[in-house]
Amino acid sequence: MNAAVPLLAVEHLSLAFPTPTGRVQALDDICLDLHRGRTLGLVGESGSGKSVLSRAILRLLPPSAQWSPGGQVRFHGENLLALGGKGMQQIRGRRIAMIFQDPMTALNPVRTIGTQLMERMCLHLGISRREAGQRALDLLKQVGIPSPASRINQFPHELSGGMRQRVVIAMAIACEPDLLIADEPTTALDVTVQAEILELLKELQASRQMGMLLITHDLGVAAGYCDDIAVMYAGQLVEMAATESLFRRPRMPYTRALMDSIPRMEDEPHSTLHSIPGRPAVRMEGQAGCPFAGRCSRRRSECLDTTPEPMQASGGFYRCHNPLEAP
Ligand SMILES: Nc1ncnc2c1ncn2[C@@H]1O[C@H](COP(=O)(O)OP(=O)(O)OP(=O)(O)O)[C@@H](O)[C@H]1O
Ligand code: NI
Repeated sequence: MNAAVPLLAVEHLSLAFPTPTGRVQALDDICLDLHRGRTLGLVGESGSGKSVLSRAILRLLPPSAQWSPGGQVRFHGENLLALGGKGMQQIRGRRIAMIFQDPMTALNPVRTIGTQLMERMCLHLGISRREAGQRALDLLKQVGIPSPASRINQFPHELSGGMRQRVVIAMAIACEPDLLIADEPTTALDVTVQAEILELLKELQASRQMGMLLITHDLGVAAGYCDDIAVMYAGQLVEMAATESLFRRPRMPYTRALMDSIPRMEDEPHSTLHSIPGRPAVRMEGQAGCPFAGRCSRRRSECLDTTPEPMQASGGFYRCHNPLEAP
């Protein structure tokens, strides 16, 4: 496999949803690369388009989505948007796996976790039930489920939320995918369990050299677990950089605002979060200007009428007419 070809390359992906007040530009010219063995964090406030992007990659959007021509989602160099339904089925769940926020949506409540794991492996890998049974036990052990031999016969409701999410992770890695997409994998869990699950994902990603797209609204989480971070706002990627350089030198004022909203250790318990003033924007199709302009303290007149083009910067890019300078 050519090392220069990214595992995942999204190129100029745009799509809109019709609404009673016009077409909402849910994704606007999205471009990103993800390489094998790397974790890319996708961060942004609620409604910025993170889930739409992850579902677009797997073509799991409703038929109402209006795709703009010319966009590509290349996986190992092959454009997934050009694949037929059957080709896509062979990729989904097998070569690209996805983990959602709520573990119950991924589990069948009336079947044991062992049956679900084994079915998946028999279907995708064509192995015998006996072999699948052995692998199911190994997987449960790998994701840190204690006494897997007895847990394997339990139903999802017999497990705690954290254990259920571990089972979902076992299902996701069962077919040895190259790419794992995790959309807010811990938001439904207790705070103490969240870190354990993120650690587990990170460990599995590193040991199996998978690419991981980790979606979170929490820049602090992205900082802890991702090599690179892409910041999303109103359907656009507004900044992308290696984690360390993003934190050392954010260029887009929105990224800076997100950083300032990360709770700090020295904050009073229960103090109000430093949230960004104003409401996140929704962009309509064809709307010009920087989507963040309405909330930005560095706004200039051009920000209101010209959409900033991506500017290359230290291995990534930002979109801003009046970027922050180095500290
Ligand atoms: N099926 C749909 N039909 C119409 N609009 C949609 C649809 N799915 C998403 N949208 C719109 O697309 C935008 C992006 O939504 P998305 O769910 O991707 O946000 P998000 O960044 O994942 O937010 P959250 O952090 O709350 O999960 C929103 O304005 C949403 O209303
Ligand atoms: Ni979402």
